[in-house]
Amino acid sequence: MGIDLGTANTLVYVSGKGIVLQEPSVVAIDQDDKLPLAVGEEAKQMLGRTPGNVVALRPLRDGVIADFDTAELMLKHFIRQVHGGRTGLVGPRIVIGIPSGVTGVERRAVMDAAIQAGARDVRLIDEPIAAAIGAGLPVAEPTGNMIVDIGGGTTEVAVLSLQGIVLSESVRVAGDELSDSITQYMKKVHNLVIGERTAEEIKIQVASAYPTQEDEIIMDVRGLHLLSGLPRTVTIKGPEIRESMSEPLSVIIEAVKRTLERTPPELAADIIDRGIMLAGGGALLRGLDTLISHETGIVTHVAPDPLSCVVLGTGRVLENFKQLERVFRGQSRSL
Ligand SMILES: Nc1ncnc2c1ncn2[C@@H]1O[C@H](COP(=O)(O)OP(=O)(O)OP(=O)(O)O)[C@@H](O)[C@H]1O
Repeated sequence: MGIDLGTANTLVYVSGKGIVLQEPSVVAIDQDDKLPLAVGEEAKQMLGRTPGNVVALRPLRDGVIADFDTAELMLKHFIRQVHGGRTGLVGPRIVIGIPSGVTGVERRAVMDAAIQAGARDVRLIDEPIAAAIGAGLPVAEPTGNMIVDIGGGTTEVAVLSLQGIVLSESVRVAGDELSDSITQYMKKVHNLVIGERTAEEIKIQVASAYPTQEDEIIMDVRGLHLLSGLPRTVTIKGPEIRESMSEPLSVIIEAVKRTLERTPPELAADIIDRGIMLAGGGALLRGLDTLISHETGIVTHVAPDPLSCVVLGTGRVLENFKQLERVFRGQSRSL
């Protein structure tokens, strides 16, 4: 079983079957008895809409585990959902892709949670390596490959060669930060208070990082008007939203440039030939590939299925375990 334990989404891959689960990393908890009320998509629908005794939580924030107990609960829930009921069978080997900012203590805790959920053998893999493998980059070859994985909480920029990270940089600015900029803009300019889910919808429907043919698309946004205190609809356009995201976008661009500047010349030459590969849900932002290409002068591609790259990478490692065993950071746990 391969798992992408992401800030925004958790995906599970089962060897021989493919991706069997794709759910938001959200848990709704009943405060009265501290028991989970819903996990995944159902819990995401509850974000910002819960009554007093229920909280909908995202246990991972900014690429780190913000609420360990809830993260553990969520991980166990998903593993059991996929593997569940098959008691008596040998527990699965699990490869988990986690943000590289996760601390040693958290790494061990993630492995323990997986063991408790029934795993026989747990390996952790850094998200950039898994994303690169999932995007189809030839990470085992002695060539330089650059991957930029823009998730919910973190953007990880890495140069890889021979199954290892040669150099990398991680910034805590990614999809969530882009959505937050939109929320702030709507409040400041349109006096409209919107929730986390509405900001994400705006980002997906009308936002772009670079002028595109879809700049004319408009969207009606509903929220609470600050001055009247009443619900109101405001019509917005793509270019104003692009402008509102300029700060987080420049943080991402600077991280890519800094990594390129530190890349050894032979590997830099390979990257010029092969281009930069974008993965993670943030790679789906319209025009982001064009912006990065424009800013760095290097051709930039978006992976075929950016949201699934990490979990597909964990799956490929599982299915080619002997050939790709060197990708693990030396941390494993077995029963
Ligand atoms: N079409 C889209 N346009 C822009 N952003 C998108 C689109 N689809 C998804 N996203 C954003 O992608 C992010 C989630 O990406 P992903 O699932 O790769 O993150 P993650 O792996 O959970 O996070 P992390 O890597 O930080 O742990 C969210 O911020 C989401 O809003």
